[in-house]
Formats: sequence, structure tokens, C-alpha cells
Amino acid sequence: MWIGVVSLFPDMFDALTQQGVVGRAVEKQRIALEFWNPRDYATDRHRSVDDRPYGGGPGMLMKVDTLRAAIFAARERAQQATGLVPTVIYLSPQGRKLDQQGVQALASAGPLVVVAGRYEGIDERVVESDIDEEWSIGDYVLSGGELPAMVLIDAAARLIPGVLGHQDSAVEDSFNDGLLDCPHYTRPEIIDGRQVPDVLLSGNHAAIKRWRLKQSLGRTWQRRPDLLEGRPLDAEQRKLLNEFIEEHAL
Ligand SMILES: O=C(NCc1ccc(CNCc2ncc[nH]2)cc1)c1csc2nc[nH]c(=O)c12
Repeated sequence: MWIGVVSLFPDMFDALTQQGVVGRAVEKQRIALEFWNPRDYATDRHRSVDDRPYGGGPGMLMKVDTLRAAIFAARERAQQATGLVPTVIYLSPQGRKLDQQGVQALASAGPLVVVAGRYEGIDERVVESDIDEEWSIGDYVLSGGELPAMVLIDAAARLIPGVLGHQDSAVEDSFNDGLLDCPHYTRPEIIDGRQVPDVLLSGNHAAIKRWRLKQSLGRTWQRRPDLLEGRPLDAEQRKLLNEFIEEHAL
């Protein structure tokens, strides 16, 4: 997967490229990550990358000429590297809320150019002419688009075949099948008098699988009933959830 990043703070992405799953994927060239910094296109003495908003008011905007130069360069490289026209994503509080379905769509959309904004954002005419999709990662205020861009890249990278060693864990990821995860346990068997559920020590793999699915369904029902609305349950799952509800009826 080819991803171009337009950002004033490319070094922030070291957190992604130097570590873990995405780091290894970049190393194994499952993902190509390239960066374009608008500051490199600044021509004035102060190398300015921000500009004042028409109409006044607090805050600055990304300077149009340096931003567009970086976007065009990234787009050009995407086509050169992949032969495809990239989807240009702008991370913004006004964007569509990112969820696993959105991540799956982005991970299979071919090359991406991801634009991380700073200041109060970017000129609306640049959004109209150069941006294909706007995405937000949630309803809270951050200082820029870099962390959201890293969230998007990390989530998409996990879905690229071969990126995760144990591919099955990506498939079984709770948000992959739309349910919350079941509880997990590891040594010691007793912590402050609290024991591990017997079924997990039984070695009965069918019972363990059933117990875990039941816990996932039950916890989703308790904590995120909204996730169940968009997800039909088969007869077995319905039965397990009903059992859980009866056991937890207050
Ligand atoms: O660039 C991002 N944030 C920086 C930022 C924060 C606030 C403002 C506007 N502030 C004035 C205002 N707001 C509402 C009315 N008036 C502009 C830019 C960002 C990208 S994706 C994302 N997802 C979740 N949260 C985020 O902050 C982000």
C-alpha cells in the first residue's frame, strides 16, 4: 500500500514508522510511506507556511501555495509509484467520523495522499479542488491532523495482507466482527483472590470458543448496544446473548 503524507511535522510520524506493526510493514515494504512538507515549498525569506484569514478573527490558516505544491508533488509521486490516481484525504474536525468500515474502505482504495492540517485548517477552495474525502477521528479537539493521520494509517495498515504476522488476529479483531472483545486472562491464576474463569482452564476448546463469543455479545449488549443495532445475530448468537442477559438480569 502506498501512502503519501503532507504535514508540517513529518518527524511526528516516527512514532509510526520506527515501531511495531506499521514499522515492520514499512521495513518489509508492505507499505510505502513518503512525506511532503509544505515548508519545503516556501519561497519567502521567512519560509512562511501559514497565512491570515480573510474576514479577520483569531488563528491562521495553512498558506495556500505551499500546501498545494506539497499536495501536487505527493499526488504526482503516487501516480509515478503506483500508476494509479491517489485518493486525497484531509483530516479535519468537519470530516466523516472514522470507524472500522471507513478504515476498510480506505485500506482498499489504492494509493492515498493524507493531508494533515495545522492552525485553524485550510482554505475551503483547496478542499473543493484538491481534497477527495474529509475524515475526523472523533468529537474532541486536537492540535493538528498528524495524530489523526497516524491513527488512520495504523488502522489501515493492519488490514494489509501480510502486515500482521498472525493474520487471524486482524480477522478476529473485535471491531472486525462488530463486537466488543471478550475478557482476557493470563498468569497468575489468582490475583488478590480473583480467579480465572474455570472454562478457560478446562482445555475444552469448543466450550472456550462458546464462552468467549457469549462474553463478546454480552459486553457489547451492556456497553455498546448501538453496535448490535447494525449487526444481525444468528440463532446461536441470539441464544448465547439471551443466556448472558438472563445470567446478568439485575
Ligand atoms: O486538524 C484537526 N484538529 C486541529 C483543529 C482543531 C480545531 C479547529 C477549529 N477550532 C475552531 C472551531 N471549531 C469549531 C468551531 N470553531 C481546527 C483544527 C483534526 C483533524 S482530524 C481530527 N479529528 C478529531 N479532532 C481533531 O481536532 C481533528
